[in-house]
Amino acid sequence: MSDSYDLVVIGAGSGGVRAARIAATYGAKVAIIEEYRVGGTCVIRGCVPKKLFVYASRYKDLFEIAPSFGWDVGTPSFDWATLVANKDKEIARLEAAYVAGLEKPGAEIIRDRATVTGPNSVKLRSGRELTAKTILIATGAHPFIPDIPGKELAITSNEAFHLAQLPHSILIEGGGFISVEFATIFSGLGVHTTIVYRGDRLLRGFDEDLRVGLEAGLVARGVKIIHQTNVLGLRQTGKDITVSFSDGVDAPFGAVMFATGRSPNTAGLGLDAAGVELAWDGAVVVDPYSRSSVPSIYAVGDVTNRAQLTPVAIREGHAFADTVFGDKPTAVDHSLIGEAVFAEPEVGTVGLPEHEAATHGDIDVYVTRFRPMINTLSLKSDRMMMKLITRPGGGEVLGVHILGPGAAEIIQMAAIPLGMKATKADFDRAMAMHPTAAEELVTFKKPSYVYRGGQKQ
Ligand SMILES: Cc1cc2nc3c(=O)[nH]c(=O)nc-3n(C[C@H](O)[C@H](O)[C@H](O)COP(=O)(O)OP(=O)(O)OC[C@H]3O[C@@H](n4cnc5c(N)ncnc54)[C@H](O)[C@@H]3O)c2cc1C
Ligand SMILES: NC(=O)c1ccc[n+]([C@@H]2O[C@H](COP(=O)([O-])OP(=O)(O)OC[C@H]3O[C@@H](n4cnc5c(N)ncnc54)[C@H](O)[C@@H]3O)[C@@H](O)[C@H]2O)c1
Repeated sequence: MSDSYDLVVIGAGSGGVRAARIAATYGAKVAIIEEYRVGGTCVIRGCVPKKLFVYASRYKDLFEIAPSFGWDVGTPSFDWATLVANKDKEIARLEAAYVAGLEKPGAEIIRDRATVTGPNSVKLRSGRELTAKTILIATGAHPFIPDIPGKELAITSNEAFHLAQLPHSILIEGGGFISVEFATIFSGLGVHTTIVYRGDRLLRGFDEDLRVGLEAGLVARGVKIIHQTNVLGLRQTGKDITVSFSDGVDAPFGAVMFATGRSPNTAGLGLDAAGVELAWDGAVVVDPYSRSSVPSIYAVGDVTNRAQLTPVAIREGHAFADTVFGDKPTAVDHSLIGEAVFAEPEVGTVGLPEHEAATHGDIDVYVTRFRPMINTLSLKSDRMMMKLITRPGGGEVLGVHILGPGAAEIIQMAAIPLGMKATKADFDRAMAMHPTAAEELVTFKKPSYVYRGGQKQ
C-alpha cells in the first residue's frame, strides 16, 4: 500500500468518517486513522449508547403510571448486565456499518494512533509515515477532569457505559448536558443520584423556563441538586468515596462522576510543530471552511470547539470534503443550532432564549404549561412547557422551547420553519393534529406577556 494520499483524516468519529467517505466518493485517495473504535464518541460512548440508557431509565416512569391504565406490572426488576450487553451488541453492529460505509467508496482504515509531523506528513505509533496533500484533524474531545486530590477515584461518561454494576449512589459534578442526562439515567435505574453544580441553576444559557422546569422534574424523580458548590477532594473510605465539598460538608457516595465539560484532543498531536494555531483551550482555530492557519491542514468537529454536537461535526466534515475535493466551497452556518437534552423531562430548544431575545428588540412571548395527556389518569404532577417567542404582532418566530415528552422530536421539526424565518402566521396556518402536545405551537391566541423596550409587560 502506498504511503502517499490525497487526504489523511485523523480520527474516525462523526466528522472524520463523513469527510473521509465523501472525499473518497469524489475520487480522492483517502486514509483514515483511528486509535480506538470506528464511529467515535457519538456511536461508541456518546449519543447512541446514552440514548439507549435513557430509554431504559424511562421505564420507571411508565411502570409508575401503568396502573392508571389498568395494568398490573407487579414489582418490576432491572438487570444492568443485560442492558450493557445488549447495548454493546448494537454498538458493534453500528461500528461495522461505519467501517463498511468507509470501505465501500475506497477509504483505507488504519487502526493506529497518529501525530502530525509537518504540513503534509503524519507519523503512526507503529512507525509508519504517511504523506498527504491535505490533512484533516477530526480527533474530537475528551472529558475535562478538575485537578483535585483523589480525582482518579471518579469516573466520567466514558466509564459510565461499562460499569461492572450500578452503584448504590452517585454524585455527578457539573450542570450541563452530560450531568443531567446521566442523572436521568442513574436515577431512573434506581441509583440514589445527586448533582453538585457550581452555578445557581442547571443548563446555563438555556431559556430560564426550561432550566426551572428541568430542575423541578429531576427533583420530582428523586435527584438531589446541590447548587453553588464545588467538589474539593475525594478519598476512598471502605467501598465508598467520601467527597469533600466547598461548603465544608463531607459525604460518602458509591461513585462519583465528573461531567465538567470536554476539552479538544490536541495535546501531543504535533500540531504546534506543524505551526497550527490553537486557541486557549487547545481547540484548532479554523476559518469558515474549517481551514487552520496552515493551508494544507483542516479541522472539523469537537476538536474545533465550535459546537460539540454530532450533526455539527458531520455537517463540517461534509462541507470540508465538498470544499476541498468536490469543487463546491461550502461554509457551515452555525447561527441556528437546535439542541436536545435527553433528560427526564426532555428538553428541546431552537432559536433565541427569552433573556437573549428580549435584548434584540420588542418581542411577544407565548407560554403554555399543561399536564401531558399520558399522565392525566395518574397522580403524576409533571407539567409540560411550550414557549414561542416572536416579533410583535405575530411576526417572525425567534425561538421555540419545549420541556416534556417528545420535546426533541418536536423541536427537530420546529427547526425547519425557524430556518425559513417563518412568522407566527405561518405557524398558525398549519392545521393542528389533535390530540398532540405539539398542536399548542400552532394554536396560541394571545401573547402571555410582551417585552417593549427591553421591559417585560
Ligand atoms: C456522553 C456523551 C453524550 C453525547 N450525546 C450527544 C447527543 O445526544 N447528541 C449530539 O449531537 N452530540 C452528543 N454528544 C457529542 C458528540 O458525541 C460529539 O460532538 C461528536 O462525537 C464529535 O464528533 P468528532 O468527529 O468531532 O469527534 P469524535 O466522535 O470524538 O471522534 C474523534 C475520534 O478520533 C480518535 N482519535 C483522537 N486522537 C487520535 C489520534 N491521535 N490518532 C488516531 N485517532 C485519534 C478518537 O479515538 C475518536 O474515535 C455526546 C457526547 C458525549 C460524551
Ligand atoms: N444531548 C446532547 O446533544 C449532548 C449530550 C451530551 C453531551 N453533549 C455535548 O458534549 C459537551 C460536553 O458535555 P458536558 O456536559 O461535559 O459539558 P457542558 O459544557 O454541557 O457542561 C459542563 C458543566 O461543568 C461545569 N464545570 C466546568 N468546569 C468545572 C470545574 N472546574 N468545576 C466544576 N464544574 C465545572 C460547567 O459549569 C458546566 O455546568 C456538551 O457541551 C455538548 O455539546 C451533547
